[in-house]
Amino acid sequence: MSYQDDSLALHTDLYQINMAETYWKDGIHNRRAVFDLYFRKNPFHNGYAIFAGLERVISYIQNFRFSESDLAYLKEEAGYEEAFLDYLKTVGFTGNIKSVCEGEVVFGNEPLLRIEAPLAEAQLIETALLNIVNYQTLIATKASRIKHIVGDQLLMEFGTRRAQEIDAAIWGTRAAFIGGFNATSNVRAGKLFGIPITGTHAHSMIQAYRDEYKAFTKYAQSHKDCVFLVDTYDTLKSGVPNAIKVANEFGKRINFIGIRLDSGDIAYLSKEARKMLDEAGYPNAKIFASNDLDESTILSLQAQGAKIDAWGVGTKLITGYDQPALGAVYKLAAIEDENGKMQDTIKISGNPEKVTTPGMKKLYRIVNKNNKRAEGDYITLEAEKPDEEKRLKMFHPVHTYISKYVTDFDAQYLHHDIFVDGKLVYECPELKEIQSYAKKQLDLFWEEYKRTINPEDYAVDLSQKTWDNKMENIRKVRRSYS
Ligand SMILES: Nc1ncnc2c1ncn2[C@@H]1O[C@H](COP(=O)(O)OP(=O)(O)OP(=O)(O)O)[C@@H](O)[C@H]1O
Ligand SMILES: O=P(O)(O)OC[C@H]1O[C@H](OP(=O)(O)OP(=O)(O)O)[C@H](O)[C@@H]1O
Ligand SMILES: O=C(O)c1cccnc1
Repeated sequence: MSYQDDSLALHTDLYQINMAETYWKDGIHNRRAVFDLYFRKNPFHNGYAIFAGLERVISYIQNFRFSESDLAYLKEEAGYEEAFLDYLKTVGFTGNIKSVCEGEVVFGNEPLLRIEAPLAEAQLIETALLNIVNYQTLIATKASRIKHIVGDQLLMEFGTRRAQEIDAAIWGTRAAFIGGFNATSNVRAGKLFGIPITGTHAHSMIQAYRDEYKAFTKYAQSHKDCVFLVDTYDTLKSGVPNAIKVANEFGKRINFIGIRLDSGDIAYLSKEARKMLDEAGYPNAKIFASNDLDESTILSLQAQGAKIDAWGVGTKLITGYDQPALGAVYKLAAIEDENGKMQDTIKISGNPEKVTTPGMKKLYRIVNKNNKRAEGDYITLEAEKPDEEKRLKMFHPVHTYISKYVTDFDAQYLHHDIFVDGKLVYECPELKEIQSYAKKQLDLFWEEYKRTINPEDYAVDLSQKTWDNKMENIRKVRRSYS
């Protein structure tokens, strides 16, 4: 069934609408509420994550409205009363959103987005915001891990055919570019986002001609740039010799860019193929590799001395193969009371790392002025101004005895105003700029935080006031039930 006026407003969990109904009936739906969106642990055991998803969040918020068919559906299927549906008809986003920018290097427990809005509105947008940020940040981070291993070599995104459906392929490709991929095989992602497109050819082309030499020849007759896939029958006995033969025959009529290996022992085959290409007079012909690659196989291939110049990565990138979800959450940090005063709220948990941090918070990166490296991230309450302080005490938010004093620092405020009173006040940078920003931000961090295996923990600390406020809130809640 398709609807002409379909919207994303119903792209939410039913319980959000049910809660909005409760608030509306009770007359508290317009009370000011503050929610934080954050994940708890860096994905893939990585030392950091790369934030992505803001552009789509912006478009979602701008178009956040229940359409006629949405309301008709809610009436029919969920039986909401007419007056509540009349209210939903008026709902749009009228609040404030602050966010770190796309490409930012972020860590567990940092408020990535801060939503300050009428309670019902803030609740209704939760699911979509989590859906967008969870996936895109996960894939941008996976991409960044792979990029870290590959360095300056060409890194191509090949994942569309294996992605969890069309949206995941498209937005995953964009996230992969933010994380450092150079190009994609997805032509629509190229069109939509300006990502460079790239492509070789498949085994089916060799099979279609039932003759490898003929297939390469036909491809060379129809394309200037040629990368021949050499593993359909036998890489070293048939594929590479046929590629060389066609390159010799066509000479300057083609750009013999190289060959692609897609099965077998890539380390061994690449070394042998390299020798054959060099001996045939093609030292500049590149060897592309693909086939279920990820950062660990690439690292292993590098350690084995594989002679690969360009990497095509699909399944294990676009599906976030070894960790399918980032686990970001959206938690209430403060709510307006009946007297119009903001009151902090807290969610207690037996696990200290899951206790929420109450209050309107800001996120800073403390950068050492001398070596220009990040010392740690620092979460403060709204009124604090760490950029005006000379000396900061930074301590672990759970194991508080782990502490240090920093002086001679820049406190870089990481939140940007995105929406103010429902109006978009932020201009999204070009995708290329976001990619460069991510690269530049990563330079702030010591290599110890960036290695893909067993990285050091980077400090994400609460200011003394934020910590004291959290403890006070815990005490208050305890008093209320003991
Ligand atoms: N030298 C190597 N060291 C480590 N991993 C490798 C090496 N060569 C290939 N790999 C990886 O090992 C896996 C082998 O995949 P698979 O079992 O599908 O075999 P295959 O060679 O691709 O066979 P098929 O012809 O079925 O595609 C892939 O993930 C590939 O990237
Ligand atoms: O392995 P991934 O990282 O997911 O990269 C994408 C894969 O998609 C293609 O294989 P496929 O078997 O789908 O088609 P082909 O016949 O062209 O090899 C390509 O040859 C890669 O192996
Ligand atoms: O262009 C390629 O080589 C390609 C594209 C998608 C998937 N696998 C390979």
